[in-house]
Amino acid sequence: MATQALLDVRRLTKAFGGLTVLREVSFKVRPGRATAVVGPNGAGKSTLLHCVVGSAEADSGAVLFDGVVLRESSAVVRAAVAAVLDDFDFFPDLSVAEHLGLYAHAHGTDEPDEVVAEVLDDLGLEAVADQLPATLSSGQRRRLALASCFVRPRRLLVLDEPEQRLDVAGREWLAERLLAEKAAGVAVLLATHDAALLEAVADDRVDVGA
Ligand SMILES: Nc1ncnc2c1ncn2[C@@H]1O[C@H](COP(=O)(O)OP(=O)(O)OP(=O)(O)O)[C@@H](O)[C@H]1O
Repeated sequence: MATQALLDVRRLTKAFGGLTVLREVSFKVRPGRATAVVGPNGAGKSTLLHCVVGSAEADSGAVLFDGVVLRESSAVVRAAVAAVLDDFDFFPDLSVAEHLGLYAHAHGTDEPDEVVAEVLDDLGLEAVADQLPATLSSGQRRRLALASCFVRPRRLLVLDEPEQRLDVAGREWLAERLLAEKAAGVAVLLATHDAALLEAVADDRVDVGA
């Protein structure tokens, strides 16, 4: 029997003025599986991810998380859903390591200092651990945003074009990391334009704007 879906998206429809961007989009994501949202620029991928995590409201349809209507403010959802959408906002006066420590502590990670050290190493951020966000390169800022997902407990990862601004090694790391997340039972929903990442990681695809 197939594992029960963690995320169940049902007939989501969303329009901006006269432009219908999402038309009855339905899909499920199960633990240990990855669904990739694909489509050309402007097709509605980011809109779909925002509607899924609750930061935008669909005109109709439903999003169920673990069988319950997903609400962004729910403690269960906040504890389980790690998302990187858009450009991430950082506290200007907290260093890279302090940001990650804050996330880890706030989400109740076991042994937070060890986990932060591992993720800094994993993402090649050790050398900039004491720097403030404004002093990071754009790729390092992207790595920090992604790192924030991996220092906290998670059951569902939602990532909008996570490959953006990553170098070749960073993209290879990302594919391996997402495979490891799946192996650990995490459900992954990502929008991507990266054919190699899609091939390596995605079990299912949702085409928008087709
Ligand atoms: N707040 C908004 N108000 C009006 N139109 C919007 C708004 N947000 C998105 N749109 C429009 O909805 C469409 C889908 O945008 P969206 O950002 O979801 O596309 P995307 O598939 O993520 O594109 P890309 O590949 O370029 O990131 C676009 O035509 C965009 O202009």
